[in-house]
Amino acid sequence: MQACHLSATDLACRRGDRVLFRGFGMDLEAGTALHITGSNGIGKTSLMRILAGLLTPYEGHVKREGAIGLMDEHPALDPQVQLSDGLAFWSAIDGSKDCEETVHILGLDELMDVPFRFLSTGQRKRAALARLVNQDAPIWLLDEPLNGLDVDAKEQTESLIALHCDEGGICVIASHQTVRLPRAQSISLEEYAL
Ligand SMILES: Nc1ncnc2c1ncn2[C@@H]1O[C@H](COP(=O)(O)OP(=O)(O)OP(=O)(O)O)[C@@H](O)[C@H]1O
Repeated sequence: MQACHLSATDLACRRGDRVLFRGFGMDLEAGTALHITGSNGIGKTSLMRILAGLLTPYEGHVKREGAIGLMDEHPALDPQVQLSDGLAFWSAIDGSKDCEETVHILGLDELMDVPFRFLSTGQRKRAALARLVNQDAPIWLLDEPLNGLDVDAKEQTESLIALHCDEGGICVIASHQTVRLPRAQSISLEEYAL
């Protein structure tokens, strides 16, 4: 696993004319998971986009060491092509191994010849997770990763996150749902809300 570190100092986030939160900080070493909680609209997705470098913080700064893998509600898999081709596209871009094993673990074997647009919500989520695992990025930013998943898929996702951290990766999970990760730290964004 590539070396990784992710920290944020005194972050504030402004959306439109409203400052959502101020003074947020974190410092994550390799092998750690952080669960960010908070009610709808508090700014969890905005924070994840700031951490990913897709949104400029209103105040403060983020330091990243290591590649970022972001999984949010916009899976970057071509809706028109069958799942196998969509995953192969990213394997070629990422220069990663083929993802047969991950596909199997996530129960996607039977769906590989189905166009992505025909997959159900949970199946799409599992496909996005397969792409993330195969990306080999040490820092995972997961925005509501359990939404739409059944009980088994939730457990598999939690296991994959735990394994990623055991192997020296970092994982930040933004979710209002319970995430079963015994060793994860937890921060409520409510504490920084204005
Ligand atoms: N581009 C934008 N311009 C203005 N306001 C925005 C923009 N994007 C998001 N917002 C607002 O910022 C607030 C926080 O949104 P965000 O999606 O970060 O919250 P969240 O905590 O992830 O919510 P949820 O749990 O419902 O997914 C919301 O009130 C939202 O309407």
